[in-house]
Amino acid sequence: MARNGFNDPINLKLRNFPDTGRGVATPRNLKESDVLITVPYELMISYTTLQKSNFLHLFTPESRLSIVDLLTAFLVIERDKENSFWRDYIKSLPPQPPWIPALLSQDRVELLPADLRLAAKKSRRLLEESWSRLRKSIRREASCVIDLHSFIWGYVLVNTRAVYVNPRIVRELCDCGSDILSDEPCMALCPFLDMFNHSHEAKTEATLMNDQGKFVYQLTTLVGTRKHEQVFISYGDHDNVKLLIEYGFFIPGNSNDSIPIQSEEVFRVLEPNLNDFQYKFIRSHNLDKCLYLTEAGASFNLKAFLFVAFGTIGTKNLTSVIYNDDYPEEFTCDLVQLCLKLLRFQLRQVETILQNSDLDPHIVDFLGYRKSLIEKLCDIVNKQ
Ligand SMILES: C[S@@+](CC[C@H](N)C(=O)[O-])C[C@H]1O[C@@H](n2cnc3c(N)ncnc32)[C@H](O)[C@@H]1O
Repeated sequence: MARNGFNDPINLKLRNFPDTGRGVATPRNLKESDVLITVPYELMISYTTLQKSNFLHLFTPESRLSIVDLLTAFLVIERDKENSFWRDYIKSLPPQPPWIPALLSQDRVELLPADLRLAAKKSRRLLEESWSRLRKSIRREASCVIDLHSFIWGYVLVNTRAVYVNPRIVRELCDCGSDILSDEPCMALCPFLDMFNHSHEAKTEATLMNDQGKFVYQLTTLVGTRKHEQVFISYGDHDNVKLLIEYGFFIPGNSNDSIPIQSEEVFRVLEPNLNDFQYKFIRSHNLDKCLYLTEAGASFNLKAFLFVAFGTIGTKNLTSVIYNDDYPEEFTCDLVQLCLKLLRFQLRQVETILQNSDLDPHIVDFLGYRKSLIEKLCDIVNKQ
């Protein structure tokens, strides 16, 4: 990378950390606004890379492939070449992709709680659709390199490592003639940047920018880090389900985490007796979506849903109460009891699922953590 213009002013080190596996350590104290790395655009595997190589000719002209499909195929094909320019980068990638729930067998997916089951099924469907598109589009001479096993390796690595790049800049930098790309070229693989692990507390800024006529991807820290500690970036304000589904890990104590509640569970556990008006109000204001509980209490929609269902106020004032957050005192007490019932139901559900000895060990860990979060929330609600 140094030969190709990579700038690493801090001299960051790769190291194995007990909690996160391989990550990046700093050999000196970092302060706010320190530039961590600058990666030249040519060292990133972007749509420009694919266009400038012969790679796109490996697909039939009528192909319609997403940027993830193409990056996946590129990784797999370059890994198979003896003298690939990307050889050292590919050697730095994990030989086994991280585990993600999309790789669970159908039977094991069925054992998951509803929220996780739906998310795992969706993620599995996206993986299968990508595989099916690639199989149909790739010309016969290249098809022997990509089998299901190598596809999964590439697909999971692309999805867990690629970064966002501004597609407008990417389009400016490549000749977008005969296009087989079906979506925006907004993802790219960025060597070294993809060695940083995620923390919900990290604050960094990453930008694709023009530096004296050349595009570079620059990572800057917005907070200090002590010498020899791990430097994290943030993959986004993700809760633990999102982290588990997309990246295969979760963070105990994640401040973005919550206990999701399905609207069916509210009906099943609390048995509200809704009239037509209440039902339509909930549906038309989308109050049956985004229902969850955190240390701060019920989500906006959960509180509103419960108020519409159980509040005693005349129906005319519903909108004003909900959108001005002007709930009557007596409802606040009812809300505590309703939330407690929902949490206890969640707890029983997790405990029942955990009794199943066929669960995947990653899921056992995750549900053990979820159980402790529900117990913590019960304590908090109980004290209110
Ligand atoms: C972009 S890579 C980060 C580098 C990676 N650890 C490696 O050795 O190549 C993203 C993957 O790292 C792991 N990871 C990232 N942050 C983590 C964390 N806070 N705890 C555990 N694993 C993490 C997950 O497997 C995730 O899919």
